[in-house]
Amino acid sequence: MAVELERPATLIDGKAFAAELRGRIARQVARIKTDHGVTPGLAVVLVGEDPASAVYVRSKGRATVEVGMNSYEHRLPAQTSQAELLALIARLNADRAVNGILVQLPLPAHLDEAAVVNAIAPEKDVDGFTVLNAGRLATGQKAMVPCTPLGCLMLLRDRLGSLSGKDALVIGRSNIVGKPMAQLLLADSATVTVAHSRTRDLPALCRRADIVVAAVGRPHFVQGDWIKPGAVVIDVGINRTDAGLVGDVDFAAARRVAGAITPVPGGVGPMTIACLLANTLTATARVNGLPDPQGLTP
Ligand SMILES: Nc1nc(=O)c2c([nH]1)NC[C@@H]1CN(c3ccc(C(=O)N[C@@H](CCC(=O)O)C(=O)O)cc3)C=[N+]21
Repeated sequence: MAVELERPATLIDGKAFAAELRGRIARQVARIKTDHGVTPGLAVVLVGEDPASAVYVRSKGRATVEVGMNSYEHRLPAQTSQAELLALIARLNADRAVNGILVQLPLPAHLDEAAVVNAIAPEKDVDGFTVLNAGRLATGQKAMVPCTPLGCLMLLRDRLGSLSGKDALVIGRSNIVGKPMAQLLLADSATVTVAHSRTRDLPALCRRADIVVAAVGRPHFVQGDWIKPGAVVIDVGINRTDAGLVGDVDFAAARRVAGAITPVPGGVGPMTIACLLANTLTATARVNGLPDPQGLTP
C-alpha cells in the first residue's frame, strides 16, 4: 500500500521549459548571425520510411528553422548501402555550412549502426553518440552530451537545485539514455544506481531513490507504490499503445506519491529536441572559436 500525500505531485512542464530554452537559443543564434555572420546548420539523415521516425525528423526540422538555424534533411531509401551512407556522412563532415549531424536511429538492420555513428566528426556529433564524446563525458572532459539525458538533467537541476548526495536510480542501461544519464548524475555528485532487466528487487531499490529516471521502453512499468514519497520522477518512455502515447511510469499512481513528475507527452520529449538545438549552437560556437553559449550545456 503506497503512502499517499495530501497533494498530488507537481507536474514538471517539459514543454514549457523547452519552449523557454528554444527562445534563449533563438536569441543567441540571432546574435552570432549579426556579430559573426554565422548561421548554425543542422543536418538530419533519415534512412528508410519508418513513419514514427519521419514524424520526429519533421518536428526536428521545424524546430531548427524556428530558432533561425538552417536545416538540411537527407532522406535515403531503406536499401541504402553502408558505403553510400558513409559517403554522405563524409560529405557532411566536410561541409562548412553543417555544424551538427544527426543520423536518426534505429537504422535498417543491414547497416552497421556503430560504424555509421562513429564516422560522424566528433565536433559535429550533436547526439553525443560517438565513442569519443561518450569517453569524454565518462572522464569529465568537455563533450557533446546526448540530448535526452541532457534534457533530463536540466529538469532535475531546475527542480532540485543541487543534486549532490541525492540517491538517483536510473532504470535502463542503453548507450543513448541510461549510461550517459548515469554519468551526468555522477558528475553532479548524486549517488547513482543503474538498474536493468537482471536487477533483483527493483521495487526496493526504487523506494530508496530521491530521483528516478525511467528509460526501459515498457509502458507503465514503474509502479506507484515503488516511488518514495516526495521523489522526483523523470519518465523517458515514449510508448505507443491503444490508449495513446504513454510513458514507462504508471503516471496516475506515481503522481499521488512523487514530489514532482514529468508527464508523457509534454515532459522529456520536447526537451530532447531543444537540447539538440542547444548542442548545435554549442558546436557552431566551438568551430568558430567563440565562447560556449551561456546557460545551455552543462
Ligand atoms: N539519432 C537520434 N537522435 C534522437 O534524439 C532520436 C533518434 N535518433 N531516434 C528516435 C528518438 C526519439 N526521439 C524523440 C524526440 C522528441 C520526442 C517528442 O517531442 N515527443 C513529444 C510527443 C510527440 C508525439 O506525440 O509523438 C512529447 O513527448 O511530448 C519524442 C522522441 C528522438 N530520438
